[in-house]
Amino acid sequence: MPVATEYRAVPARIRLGRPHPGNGPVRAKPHADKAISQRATLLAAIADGQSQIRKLAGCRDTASNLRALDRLGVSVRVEGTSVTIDGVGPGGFDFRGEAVDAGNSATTARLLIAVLAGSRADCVVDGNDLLRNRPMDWLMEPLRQLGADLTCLGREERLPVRVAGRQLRGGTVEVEIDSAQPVSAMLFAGLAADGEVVIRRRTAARDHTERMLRWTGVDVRAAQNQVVLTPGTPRAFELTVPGDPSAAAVLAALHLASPRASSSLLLDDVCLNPTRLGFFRALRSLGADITWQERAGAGSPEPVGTIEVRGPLRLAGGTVGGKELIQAGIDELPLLAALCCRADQPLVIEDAAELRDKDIDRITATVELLTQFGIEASATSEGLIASPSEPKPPTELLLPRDHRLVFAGCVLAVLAGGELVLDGMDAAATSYPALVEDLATYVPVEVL
Ligand SMILES: O=C(O)C1=C[C@@H](OP(=O)(O)O)[C@@H](O)[C@H](O)C1
Ligand SMILES: C=C(OP(=O)(O)O)C(=O)O
Repeated sequence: MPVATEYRAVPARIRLGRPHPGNGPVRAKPHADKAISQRATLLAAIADGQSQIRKLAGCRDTASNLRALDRLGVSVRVEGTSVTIDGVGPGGFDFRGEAVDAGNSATTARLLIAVLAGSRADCVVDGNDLLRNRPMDWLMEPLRQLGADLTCLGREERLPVRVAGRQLRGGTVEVEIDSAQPVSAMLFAGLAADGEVVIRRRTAARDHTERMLRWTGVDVRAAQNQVVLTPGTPRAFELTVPGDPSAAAVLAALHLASPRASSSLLLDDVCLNPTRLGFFRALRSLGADITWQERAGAGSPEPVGTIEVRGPLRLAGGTVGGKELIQAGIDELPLLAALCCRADQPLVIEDAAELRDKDIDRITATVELLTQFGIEASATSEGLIASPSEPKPPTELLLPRDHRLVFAGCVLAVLAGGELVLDGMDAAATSYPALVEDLATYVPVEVL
């Protein structure tokens, strides 16, 4: 039976007026976290029994995830923002058929390949044209070391990938890039292996999978450069997904860019996992007045609390780098670059080569976006340099086909005083279907 996996579309073309004047504090709850939602549904699908996830992120990527699970024969029932999933246990998938479509979501595709690798399934994982361009080699290589049978049907180790499920073995694998995704994927695959799995990693990045596995009774031990997993079956669970720090970053950036910046912004119920707060930590190191406070007894594997942002926007500029800080704010670097057009000194972003392998090359796209607002910026091999200057709005801007760049474009548009047409807003639905409504807090929006 098909599940309700629609996501709310975002209008493609809007006209912004002049940002609302005035002040007064703003209080908001960012929508539910996408990375946690992605992991929670997959974990529920291989848990022991029926799980319920409340406040699942209602965006295009999680809709792709639920649709894929439904196609694989998992019982997925959606009611509003809650979803109930009947787990089949690690290795329990036995779907034999054609393609399972991960849409635009690399997290869905990569984690699915991993859980399918150790199951009885035999099928193809595919994605849309942007996802077919994204690398899978650093995912497939360590999976193959555990015995996975993966065949690339696309070009150069890209999607579509055929997964012929089989019993995986334990062992030690190396993850060759900074990304969190291969570590999460190896943990998901390792649950069905026949012995302990040791994952050696270069960088400690977002650790939602480790936290959720421990929380559901699986033995996972993490140190700086490795994670060790004893195979096992996660217990079924009930989870309320906390607010998305990436959405909190968009709201914070819009607020700081707007004439309301001198009043405070309070963001409630946000996931305060330190591996996700890179944007806020970086802004603070550049001089912004931002604090966060954990709420006691949130009853979830993640720390949850409130972020307070106090303007006005005053940034010193300087270098943002270091692999862990960059990983903790990897999706927010275009936003950071946008805000830094108001800094005293140039912004230098380092250690961010991975940005080239996102939906599009986010280093090149950020530089081009800044340039369209008259800001001098250039790409480096692993990041970018942007010189501060007052942004000038083009009359009309065709946004890149990438949600993270759409957010940065909106922030630049508000900084530049609005009064322009933004085209290509629809890409925001990948992670942020309420973007236009939230933008309207700061600037009049007319849907064209
Ligand atoms: O694991 C995840 O849920 C994600 C990890 C990040 O990718 P990398 O781990 O490749 O940096 C991030 O860009 C993406 O938005 C989601
Ligand atoms: C790149 C992103 O996600 P994914 O890798 O899952 O496509 C993102 O959300 O910015």
